[in-house]
Amino acid sequence: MSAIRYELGSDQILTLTIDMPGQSANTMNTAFREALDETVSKVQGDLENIRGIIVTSAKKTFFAGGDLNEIHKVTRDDGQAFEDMVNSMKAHMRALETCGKPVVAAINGTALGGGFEIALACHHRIVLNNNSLQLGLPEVTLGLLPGGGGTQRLPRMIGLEAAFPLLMEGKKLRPSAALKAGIIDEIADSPEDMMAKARAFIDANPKCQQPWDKKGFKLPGGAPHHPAMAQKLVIAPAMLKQKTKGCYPAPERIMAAAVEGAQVDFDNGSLIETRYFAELVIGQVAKNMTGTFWFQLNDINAGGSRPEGVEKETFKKVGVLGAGMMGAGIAYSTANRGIEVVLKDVSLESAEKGKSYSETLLAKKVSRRHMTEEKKAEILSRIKATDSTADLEGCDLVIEAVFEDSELKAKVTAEAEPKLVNNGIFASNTSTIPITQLAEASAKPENFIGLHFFSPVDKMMLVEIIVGEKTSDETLARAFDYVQQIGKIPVVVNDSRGFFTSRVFGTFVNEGITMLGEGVHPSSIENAGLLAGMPVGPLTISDEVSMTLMQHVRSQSKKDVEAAGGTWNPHPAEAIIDQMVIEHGRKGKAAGAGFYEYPTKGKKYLWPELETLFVDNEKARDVKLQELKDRILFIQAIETVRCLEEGVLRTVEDANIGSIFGIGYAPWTGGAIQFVNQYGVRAFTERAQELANIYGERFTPPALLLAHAEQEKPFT
Ligand SMILES: C/C=C/C(=O)SCCNC(=O)CCNC(=O)[C@H](O)C(C)(C)COP(=O)(O)OP(=O)(O)OC[C@H]1O[C@@H](n2cnc3c(N)ncnc32)[C@H](O)[C@@H]1OP(=O)(O)O
Repeated sequence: MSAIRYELGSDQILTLTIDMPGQSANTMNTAFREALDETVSKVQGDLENIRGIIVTSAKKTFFAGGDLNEIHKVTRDDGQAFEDMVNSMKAHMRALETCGKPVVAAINGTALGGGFEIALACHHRIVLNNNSLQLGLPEVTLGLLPGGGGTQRLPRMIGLEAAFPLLMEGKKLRPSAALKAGIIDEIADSPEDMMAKARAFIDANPKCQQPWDKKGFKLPGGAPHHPAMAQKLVIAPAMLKQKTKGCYPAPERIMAAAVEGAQVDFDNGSLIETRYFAELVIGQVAKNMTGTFWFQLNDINAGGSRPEGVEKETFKKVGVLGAGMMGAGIAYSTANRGIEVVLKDVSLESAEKGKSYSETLLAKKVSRRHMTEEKKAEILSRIKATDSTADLEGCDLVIEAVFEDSELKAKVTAEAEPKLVNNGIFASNTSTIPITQLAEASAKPENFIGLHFFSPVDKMMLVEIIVGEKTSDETLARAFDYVQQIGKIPVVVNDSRGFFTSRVFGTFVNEGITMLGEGVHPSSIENAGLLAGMPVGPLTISDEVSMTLMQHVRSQSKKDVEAAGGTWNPHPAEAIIDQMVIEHGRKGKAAGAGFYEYPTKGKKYLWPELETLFVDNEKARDVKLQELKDRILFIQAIETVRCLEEGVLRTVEDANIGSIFGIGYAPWTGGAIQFVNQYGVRAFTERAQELANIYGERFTPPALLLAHAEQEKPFT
């Protein structure tokens, strides 16, 4: 059975329905390419009897783009063959586009990447009015570029300036936004309406040519050599570098393909695009990003870490204890997904204040017309602010988000647990205290679990689920269901102080602070963080979390280590933190003074005194940026390997996704473990040992790393 159904009607309209056998979504793979080849030959044979062509799909998704299973496997050795294959497929799309008859895309479902590029090759695009449908070119988010003609057709359609954000940010648009952006032509109310509109276009346009195939075509907004455009293009690469920090080749290649392609005819532009596409496909960054953001994320979302055999649960009523930043955010994210929330604090006033956080977020949505007033009211009505424990009666799940203090947490656990439904779950949102220790206050430790949210909760996609010694598989499975029900990504880890994310995050900030103590200039430290691909520098983030919190976590950890008979091994960063807080009263951003100054007006800037206090001019002059970047990425990756070695992490998928979505580990690497793999396990180990020789044993390769290095075996 062919992947493309060929139906020539008595009205001489040919309908091509893409329906790839054995796949739930259409993708560009060998079966598609063969079918396209056959179809185009048939069209050319039948051309005299064809008035127009409608391209549509038999699947829920119109077309999901290039086949990522195929793309991910292409190696450096296959580069030329891949390029030839892409050019051949594009030639077939081009043959339909230039056949002289009108070709209409009847887009009945989501069209992304190569799928949307098929639609762009048509003369007219009609989309079904369905707000869950997405249109766009998200390739850049996987380290790729739209290699199916997107970098050539989109600028020719809407101009370079308007096309750049769609191509370089990979935004997916709903039908109404796509219409406004000028990348589709019509919206249809029903499948019948869509086909009727397609026929009407064919009737009205018996001969069709793309604007760029017409004589005298001019690029909308001006060609690259047009003085106004040239002026913008001179600064565009520098602005892009400012965003990518040089870590992401895809946006740079997209810009190059679009600009270079706009200076030649379409067919040569298309060849330029393929060349850049193939370069990215065989490159390491696309392998890292596709591997993690597509394959590993899919594995996690498909329930890879959820114990089997437990019936899926739908949560109806959730209690949240503590209406501070975290509690308020958890309440919002939960109510937003249709679950009743009881938001409890010690006073009704505090609880109401927590609820007002949801009101603010929802009002913003309404003002941006992303939500109706009715919907806002409906969501808010699901949150009951209270100071009474009695209101927790009948909750399926209670999450405590009170202050990071074991005694307080024990108190609220004992109060709330009796109110849960039979077999209800009690979860702690602690970011550091071991779950097994907190579960000692629980009457049902098998139903006790950690749900570690990240701030701000409404934006951060990750929830770290922490399994205590006594937590049952059933509780884990049901907690996993809750996280998915609220649309977040569940990463499962075993218990340990700081679990996975806080532990690794700690190594990042401590390394940056240690560099300062060594005499490195603070701006070099911040720069190294950004150039390594971290979202912010280590000193910025230290101020955000506050140095007093770091001190608090340290003293709690030290107490526990010593109570267990161990010896606390101080980190070189501790003395700097103490000096900042105790000697200079600089606690962080919330206190208005930390490594940075926070003027009431204007931007923050590095505290000038840091230079006098810490900077060693000779050291600052000699510092090698690559060494600083290595330290930042290596120290986190080494700690992640330790978490795997100790069984805190259960899978490589959880490690990679958790490190990126939880602590912002440089996304270009594909995650902390993928960084080790792509560096080469042996080479990574040798470099780690070098760093250990210079900076101390925190860089010493753990045994698990040595074992992998010995066999040159990547982590899987
Ligand atoms: C030159 C061109 C380059 C490119 O185009 S690169 C690729 C760019 N495209 C994308 O990034 C889109 C990736 N796909 C998606 O985001 C989603 O999918 C959709 C929104 C299209 C549909 O979502 P939903 O309805 O939830 O379906 P589902 O479960 O995600 O997908 C159904 C099955 O189709 C497979 N699949 C989807 N897209 C691709 C793809 N691009 N390459 C290979 N497989 C794909 C999935 O894995 C799954 O498979 P199973 O049924 O075995 O679970």
